[in-house]
Amino acid sequence: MTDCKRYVLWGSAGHAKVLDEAIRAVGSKVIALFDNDPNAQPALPNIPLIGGKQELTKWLQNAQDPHGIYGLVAIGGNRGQDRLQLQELLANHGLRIEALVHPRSFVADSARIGSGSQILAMAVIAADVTLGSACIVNHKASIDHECRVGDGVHLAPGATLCGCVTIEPFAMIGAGAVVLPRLHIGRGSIVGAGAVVTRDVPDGVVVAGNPATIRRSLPSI
Ligand SMILES: CC(=O)SCCNC(=O)CCNC(=O)[C@H](O)C(C)(C)COP(=O)(O)OP(=O)(O)OC[C@H]1O[C@@H](n2cnc3c(N)ncnc32)[C@H](O)[C@@H]1OP(=O)(O)O
Repeated sequence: MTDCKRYVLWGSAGHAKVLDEAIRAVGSKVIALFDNDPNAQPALPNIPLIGGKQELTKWLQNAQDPHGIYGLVAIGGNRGQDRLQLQELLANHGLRIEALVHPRSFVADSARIGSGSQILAMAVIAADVTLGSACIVNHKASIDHECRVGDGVHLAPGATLCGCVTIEPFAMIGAGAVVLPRLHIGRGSIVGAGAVVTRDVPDGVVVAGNPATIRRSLPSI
């Protein structure tokens, strides 16, 4: 029998639509959306957008079996630090946090996936990979053997990490980018869409192109 889990999503924009599909694919359902942005619109048909942090507290006080509800953060882009902090907020409200793995992804038995990480359709996670918490491995992204990926990292659709790559927390690897074997990507750095990374990338920079070169610095996180 399918275990239908009830989910609350924090974030009511495009990534909520993606998570809703993955949640339904595992036989579970979204029951409410929350977002601190007063201009946010309900991202999902027939699912209420309740409000921000204060409304979450009130809503949980009245919810049926609140300790059986799961939480996920539906925020993409390079906002990995926000994703991790909001995930902690959901956990502090008593919501259950666990990884979401789309049934049409591949995750090796020996891979370790952190809490609240989101493995989307057609993603591949190979042997002996370690993935932190609050990561997104987006559609068709691929992490090959023995990679070490820190908390709050986002691999955008089609990004490829070759074997033994290390990605520090809160970095983002853009759509279709390739990181060659054994390289190191620094904390909070962004690899542009379509880049081919051939050298280590320091903390807090944007790299792009083939071969990827540093384009600018980012505020440190
Ligand atoms: C489901 C989803 O959609 S998940 C989200 C997936 N999103 C992504 O993968 C986006 C990743 N981000 C990018 O590729 C961005 O363009 C970045 C981070 C590389 C650069 O962003 P910004 O710093 O804002 O640069 P900006 O857009 O102002 O462009 C600056 C210059 O870089 C060039 N440039 C921008 N992106 C790239 C890229 N990926 N590769 C090569 N050159 C690029 C621009 O053409 C521009 O060149 P010009 O100065 O000669 O006109």
